[in-house]
Amino acid sequence: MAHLLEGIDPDGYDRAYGDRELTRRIVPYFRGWGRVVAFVTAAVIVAAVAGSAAPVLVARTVDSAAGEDGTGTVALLVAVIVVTGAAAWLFTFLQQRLTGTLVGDVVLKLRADAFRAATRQDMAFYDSHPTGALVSRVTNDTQSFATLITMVLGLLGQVLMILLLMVALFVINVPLGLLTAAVAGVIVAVSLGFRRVARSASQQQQRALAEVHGYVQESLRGIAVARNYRGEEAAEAGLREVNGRWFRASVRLNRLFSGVFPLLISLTGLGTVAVVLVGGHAVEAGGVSAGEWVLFLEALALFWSPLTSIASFWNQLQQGLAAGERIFALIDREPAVRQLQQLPVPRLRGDLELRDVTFGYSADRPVLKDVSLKIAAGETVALVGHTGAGKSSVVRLLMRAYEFQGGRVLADGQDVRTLDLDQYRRCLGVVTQTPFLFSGTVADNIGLGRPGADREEIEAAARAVAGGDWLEQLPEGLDTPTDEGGRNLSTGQRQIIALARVFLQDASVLILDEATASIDPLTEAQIQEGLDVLAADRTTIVVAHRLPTVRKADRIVVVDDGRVIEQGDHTTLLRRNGAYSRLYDRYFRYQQPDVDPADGPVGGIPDPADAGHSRGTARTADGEEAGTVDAFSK
Ligand SMILES: Nc1ncnc2c1ncn2[C@@H]1O[C@H](COP(=O)(O)OP(=O)(O)OP(=O)(O)O)[C@@H](O)[C@H]1O
Repeated sequence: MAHLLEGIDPDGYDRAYGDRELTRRIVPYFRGWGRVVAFVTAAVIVAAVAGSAAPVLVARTVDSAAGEDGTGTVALLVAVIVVTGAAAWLFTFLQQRLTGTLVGDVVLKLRADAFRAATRQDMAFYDSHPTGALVSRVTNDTQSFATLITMVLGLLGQVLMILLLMVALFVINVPLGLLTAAVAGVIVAVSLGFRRVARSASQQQQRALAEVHGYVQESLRGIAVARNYRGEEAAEAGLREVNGRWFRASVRLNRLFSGVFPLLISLTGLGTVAVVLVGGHAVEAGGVSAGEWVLFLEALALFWSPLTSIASFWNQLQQGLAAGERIFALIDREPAVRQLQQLPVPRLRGDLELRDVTFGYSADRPVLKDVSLKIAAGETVALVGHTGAGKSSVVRLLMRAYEFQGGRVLADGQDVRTLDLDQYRRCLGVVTQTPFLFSGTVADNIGLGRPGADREEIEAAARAVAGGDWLEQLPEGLDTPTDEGGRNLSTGQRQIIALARVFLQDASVLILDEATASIDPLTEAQIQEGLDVLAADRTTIVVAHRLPTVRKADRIVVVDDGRVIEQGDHTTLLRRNGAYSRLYDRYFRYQQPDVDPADGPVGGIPDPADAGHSRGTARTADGEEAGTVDAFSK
């Protein structure tokens, strides 16, 4: 039964699933377990038959003991009751044991699918969905859904037992049977009506819990910054807010349950009273034997128990259904980065092109506007520009981290949307400002460059960066453990490891987001040396912040407010006295060791490269002193 989500905001990709759709979606997860499912079904049936036979046998024994039958018959009946009880126990036990394994396997597959769905999402998805909430979906929700499956299997047995008992009751006395069925019908109707409201409330509670997860994770990840800026008090205030939402959702859910339970118990009580009264009269009138009356009362006890337990399981049941919806919503979420074809890309020559590309992180705010840029195979291009100009965005589109809204991106003349995405990405060697390392060792992290690489190959890649001297600074060299993210290593060390990874990968295209953070001169020299070797024979795109990189580039591309406004090499661009020249005056030239920021712009640079750069153009239009080194901010 589909329903609408209300209250706490659902994630953008959440949607309502009907029960039938949820069932249809879960069935394939049982594939390969056919025999076990068959045995569990048989066990459920045997246990239900044995469970419903027990009260009938007890009734028969009562009549037998009260009547003319001898003790032999009574003893035989008692023996049959014991055997039936043992069979019910044995088959329930087997069913539960097998169900445990079966459901465990379903959780494995479901979790793997949810994880895969999360990993294939584009970066826009991660921008708008906190990882904590996703973690909760992949771990907690799959668990809740598994509990639901176990419960449903258990309930099926109980429902079957009720049906069998009902048949027995109708055979004995139709009016009494009808009465019992009518009371049961009312209870079922109330439970079903309640279900709709409960699932929505459950959804909200889980979503609120995911919010708490997300908040705690983000706060703890950013603990260092939180300490300096946000402060623990502010962080706690934030937690109070999200926790408050969880609290209200939980109270609401609890209120719903506390309202429906007394109602169900009262209905059960009334039903029992009615059956006792009507049954008593029937015994007096001689239509029903004493044993049969006992059977009705026995059956009632057995009968109400699963019905009310369905209600008491309701909470978990609703949580399970809501969790199922959340898992499948994640699994079904189509990434925004979509490939039209899967053409194989064994290797790239390295020609890259953006043709009239328009892109915005949100559709209403374009960040790149009609950008056209051609990069030839083997060329080194430095992207320069003010902060927020769109340099990294150009690179992110080449990496297919985000989907662009207009134009085309070509690799070796082929539209990137037609290429096999995994293979295409494997052709790109990426070194970001603060590379992420996985927990393991330095060698493990380098090894990611080429799955299956052996120790010698990893070592060779490590030695390719500055002869491997950097390894001496690590306590255990290549075997130095790395924490999640690489927290125990410096930014420079992480960059060197990322470079070694690219060496091993032997990528066709090198994409580098140069670190703005200060790196010590030795590390910088090591990185530079590694880069020079890497960049020598492959297409290289650098989001450049350092003068040596800019100078060395075959071509400098100036990006400003989402447009490419100038291109050329260092000398030509300086001569042109345009945007690059201004950028150089405000930023790059102060990176030369012998330039004093207090000097006026241009003039004191003893570099022949500046020969064509005329005096007098150095001051910015607004006459700002060009000595500030934060010139990347406008
Ligand atoms: N994930 C994102 N979601 C929304 N907007 C973004 C995102 N990343 C960047 N932007 C915005 O897009 C614009 C271009 O950002 P981009 O990162 O490409 O700039 P940049 O030139 O690389 O800057 P920097 O030199 O500071 O890294 C900026 O206005 C920025 O605020």
